[in-house]
Amino acid sequence: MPAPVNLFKKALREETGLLTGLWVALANPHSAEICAGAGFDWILIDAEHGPNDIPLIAAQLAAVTRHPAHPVVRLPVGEPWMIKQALDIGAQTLMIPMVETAEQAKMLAKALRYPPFGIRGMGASLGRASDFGRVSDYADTANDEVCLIAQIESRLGVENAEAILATEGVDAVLIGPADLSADMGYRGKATVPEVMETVEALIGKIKASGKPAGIMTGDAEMIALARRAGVRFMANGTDTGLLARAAASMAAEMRNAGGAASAPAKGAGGYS
Ligand SMILES: O=C(O)C(=O)C[C@H](O)[C@@H](O)CO
Repeated sequence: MPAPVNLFKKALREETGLLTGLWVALANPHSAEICAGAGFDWILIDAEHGPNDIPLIAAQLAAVTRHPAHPVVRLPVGEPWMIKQALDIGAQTLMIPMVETAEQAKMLAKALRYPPFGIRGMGASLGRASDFGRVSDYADTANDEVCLIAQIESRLGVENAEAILATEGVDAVLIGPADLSADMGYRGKATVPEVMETVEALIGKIKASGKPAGIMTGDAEMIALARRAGVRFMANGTDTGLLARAAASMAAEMRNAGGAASAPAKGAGGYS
């Protein structure tokens, strides 16, 4: 029995529509399962900015299996030992932040794959990836079913984009406008013309390479640009932002209903 087919990777390769996603950073299997059942094509389990560790990520991966939303796991950094652990607990698609050079991209591509192409250590029989050894052909078939999404989100990464995209084993690139704009000197201002132009040109480079482009943005202007430019996978919000905004809205409604004079909700959790 072979490794499970990576339906997200297959869709990126074979379909043409937009795959809609949600950033999931609450680090909780219940909320991850709620989000996975909401109708998105994928969810991003964020271990870069969410308080996620390997056991928690494993619990979330198990919690979302009944829903079609594909779980993408973002690691804090692209370290082979972290990649090995994430794959062995069953993540099939990994997003690695701040990829800036072809050398880094090549190292990451190898870390996701078994020898002879890669350096992934043998041991998945201990983990969810192989259903604890019950997927007998896992090691022989896993390399084709893992998916590496490199994040380009800095000036250096943009400068090296073609070389990163040309790296064998990089399956997709997701643009991070928040970090990219900060690196460009526009922290918190991702929709200034210089950043928008950089993002549009980068989407063009990714598409020209034949690989799918993705983006995470909550800015209406950036969303419109991304849709116009033809990104293939996009997230426009987070579970934390949805919860914070909905809770603040209900609190305000209840206060207003009560007629009590009270200060408006401060800092209603928006997209961050
Ligand atoms: O740089 C970006 O943009 C991202 O990588 C997304 C951020 O991590 C964060 O804004 C997600 O909410």
